[in-house]
Amino acid sequence: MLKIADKTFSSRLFTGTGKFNDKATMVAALQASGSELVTMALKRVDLQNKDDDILQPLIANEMHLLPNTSGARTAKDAVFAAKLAREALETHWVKLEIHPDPRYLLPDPIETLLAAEQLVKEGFVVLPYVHADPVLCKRLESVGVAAVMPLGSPIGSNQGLKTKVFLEIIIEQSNIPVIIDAGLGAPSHAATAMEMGADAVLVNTAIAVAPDPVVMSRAFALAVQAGRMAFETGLAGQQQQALASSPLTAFLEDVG
Ligand SMILES: CC(=O)[C@@H](O)[C@H](O)COP(=O)(O)O
Repeated sequence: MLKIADKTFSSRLFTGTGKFNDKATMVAALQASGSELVTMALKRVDLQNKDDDILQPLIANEMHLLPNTSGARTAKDAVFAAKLAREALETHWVKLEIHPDPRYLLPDPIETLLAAEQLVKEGFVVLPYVHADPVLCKRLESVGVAAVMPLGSPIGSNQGLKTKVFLEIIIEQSNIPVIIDAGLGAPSHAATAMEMGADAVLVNTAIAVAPDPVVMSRAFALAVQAGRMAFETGLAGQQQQALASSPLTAFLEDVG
């Protein structure tokens, strides 16, 4: 089980609500994924209305809501959005996203750290979306965020783990959960992230725009489980040279 702040999760696949063709497909895909934490952009939600098209099926399926501050360009914008969400959705969880750059949607590290510090002080459970920067992740940990969400590659790009070498450092150094977020374009990317020791992954685009989002969300769920299982048991080591797979005539325990 994965524990983040006051909640435990049996699924390590977190999902998003954007880019689905229709609401029924979104609901079916999220259900098939087994995901227990679902993020949605505040800018897409009618905060006055609990019957909002996006919110209503998530609440009905008892998924935990993770409002995100996508669209915020500064710490001030993000703090404002988080407070609105807390008021309207009755959750103090927030995925902190501040990306002023519309072309690559890369997160602003300085504004993110400032906003995280303020939101933690105000009692929020903060999950910041960040570049795969090990120094920034430690700074965010020291101000009290609940988890870090470093990117694999730009949001929506489906390019996979372009930042792998830095993600490995973040995972090795972190004392809080590491959720690899953004750019995971195939179940194999998610499996690799989990084999590396990530605590969870967040996937939106690759599921939502797949020819069959329901089947693809199941494929991601299985990949996440397989990757986690492999990490927990430990991978066999790599060798520089070939070693015959059948070097003996008997099993090891039979050879005196
Ligand atoms: C929905 C959400 O929060 C995205 O901003 C997130 O980063 C997922 O990225 P992908 O769409 O690349 O999976």
